[in-house]
Amino acid sequence: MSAWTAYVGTRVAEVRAHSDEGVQLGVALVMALATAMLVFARTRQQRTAVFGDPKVANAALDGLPAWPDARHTLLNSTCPDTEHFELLRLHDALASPIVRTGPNQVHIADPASHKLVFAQATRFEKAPLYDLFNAEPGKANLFSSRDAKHHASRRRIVSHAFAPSSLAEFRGFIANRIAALVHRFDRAAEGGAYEDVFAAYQQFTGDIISKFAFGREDHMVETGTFSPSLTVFRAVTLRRYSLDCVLFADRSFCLVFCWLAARLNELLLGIRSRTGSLPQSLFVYQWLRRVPLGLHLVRLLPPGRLRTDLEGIRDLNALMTGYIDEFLATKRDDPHEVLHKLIHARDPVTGEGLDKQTLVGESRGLVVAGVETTAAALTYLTFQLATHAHWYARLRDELAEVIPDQETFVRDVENAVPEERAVVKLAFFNALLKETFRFYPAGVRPFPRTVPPEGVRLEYGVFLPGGTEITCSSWVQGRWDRALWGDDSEVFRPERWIEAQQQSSDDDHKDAPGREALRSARYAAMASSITTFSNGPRGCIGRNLATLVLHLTCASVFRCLQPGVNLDPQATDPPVKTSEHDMEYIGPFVGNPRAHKLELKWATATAS
Ligand code: HEM
Repeated sequence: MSAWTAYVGTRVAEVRAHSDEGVQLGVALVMALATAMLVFARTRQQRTAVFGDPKVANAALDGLPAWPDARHTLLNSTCPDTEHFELLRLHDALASPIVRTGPNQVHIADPASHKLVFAQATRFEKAPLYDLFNAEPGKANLFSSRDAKHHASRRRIVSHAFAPSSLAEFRGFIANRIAALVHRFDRAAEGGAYEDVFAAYQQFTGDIISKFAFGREDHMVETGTFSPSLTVFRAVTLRRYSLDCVLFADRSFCLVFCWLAARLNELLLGIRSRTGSLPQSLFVYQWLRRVPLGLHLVRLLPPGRLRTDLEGIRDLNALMTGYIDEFLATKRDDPHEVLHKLIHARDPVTGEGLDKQTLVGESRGLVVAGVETTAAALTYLTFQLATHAHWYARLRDELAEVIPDQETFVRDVENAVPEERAVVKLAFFNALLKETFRFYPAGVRPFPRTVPPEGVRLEYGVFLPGGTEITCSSWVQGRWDRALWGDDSEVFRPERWIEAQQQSSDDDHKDAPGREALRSARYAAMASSITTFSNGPRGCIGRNLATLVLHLTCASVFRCLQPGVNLDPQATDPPVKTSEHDMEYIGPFVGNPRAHKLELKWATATAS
């Protein structure tokens, strides 16, 4: 070693002595090469920590039905936008509720295993992939936290904001936003113009989350524009990326690959526009954060998707920092605001509060988790009603029981929004929402968990040793089991819920008293197999808020307005402009339409 050091020392001295330009260039090249190798090795090491090492095969999984290339993980090797289609095909082809999707990874599609894993979230921790969602390395937020104790303490801080009593106080603001939305759609109906309802619903849910989390009143529904936080968020999620995920997947990775991937991606975008790469971009972002001045390198990247993603993530963080600074500067004091709860939270032992980066991570998480999820559910429900007029007629007639006078209602929507408990009793309304949750769950991408050290035996006898990564896509689970859902599980059909309920009164519990009479074993099994909001301690904390918003909005909007109607009988343009293909439900994380829009015309509802 010392001989080598002496040699290098001599060479450096020589270079200094004969410092002509050629030598200087040579030294610069060697240094650049050494840096590139270091970057390469370090990135590969970090990548393995997050995405798993493709060379580590779990021999205990060898007997399981597997996807053909189990040397790589399917979830990183196919396109994140559409991997749910791939997974369903795999379960069907292998006729198994469990399939091996990688050297150390399985995917499950049956509700019993889902319950076992997700209801016991304290044992089955979130997989390392979630680290990517930290605002900074080591600064986990509620969504990304992988430590059960840390997660529980963080959840305690904000859970009160999501409790039914707090939501009851927030209901007035939701009603105010619903009134603005109804009037916006009403105006569109009068003008006979197309309205992009996906954008409108995002502005609507954006208004709600902005107020709920940060006490801001953005009025996006009225202005029809996106607040800066949503503009940035949309920049990150809007554009589809293709090849980088395939290049990076389970393969070594370096910045040169980033650049190549971006170029190739642009070339192939037209051909393979089905994919997404947010995990990869998050990974690069976190890596850059570790390098001094790393984020400044972003602007040196060639224009393209990776750069857009990185700038988007950076800007969203900056914006959240701005919200926090503004909160502190104005000394707002509304204890219902989520940000207020986070800022005022203190560690019971140390008395310390959350630092700024952690606050940024939590705030960003609320925008990401709360806006597009609820907006996508509203969009798809609207799409189904727009393309199935008989369902719309059935729904409108049911809603007339709860809101008898449409004209009076439209005049004062804000004060006349119906009670949630009244609308959820309506059979078809309920069936429509359940079918929407089954068919369009926000979680198209499987949520990965790690099997605890003692391992787990699944109901059908398969044993998974500790450390196995177990994943489950709610989208696949809502379709795979044809015995439960019927042979038409890949069709959106709300009637299946009504039929299952009727079955009970016809046979199983015909004579049972009260509620039980209405809930057949099949209906109960179907209802409990819907995992749209996941379950257990890591289930969606925003579930009550999301369902309240969905129930009240659907009841109010569809009582007054019908989607997908061309008022002018001579018109040749279609009432729903966005095609079935453009409405395909794709990922990578939160499911949304491929075209990221739904353009249609509205008409004032007419009596049956
Ligand atoms: C239709 C609307 C929604 C759906 C389908 C949905 C779905 C989900 C799912 C499946 C999870 C678990 C994810 C995982 O295991 O990785 C989750 C977690 C979460 N959701 Fe939602 N969500 C919705 C709306 C909301 C809203 C409105 C908010 C908040 C304003 C929210 C905030 C969160 C948070 C903070 C978590 C992490 C909870 C934890 O780990 O303790 N979600 N959501």
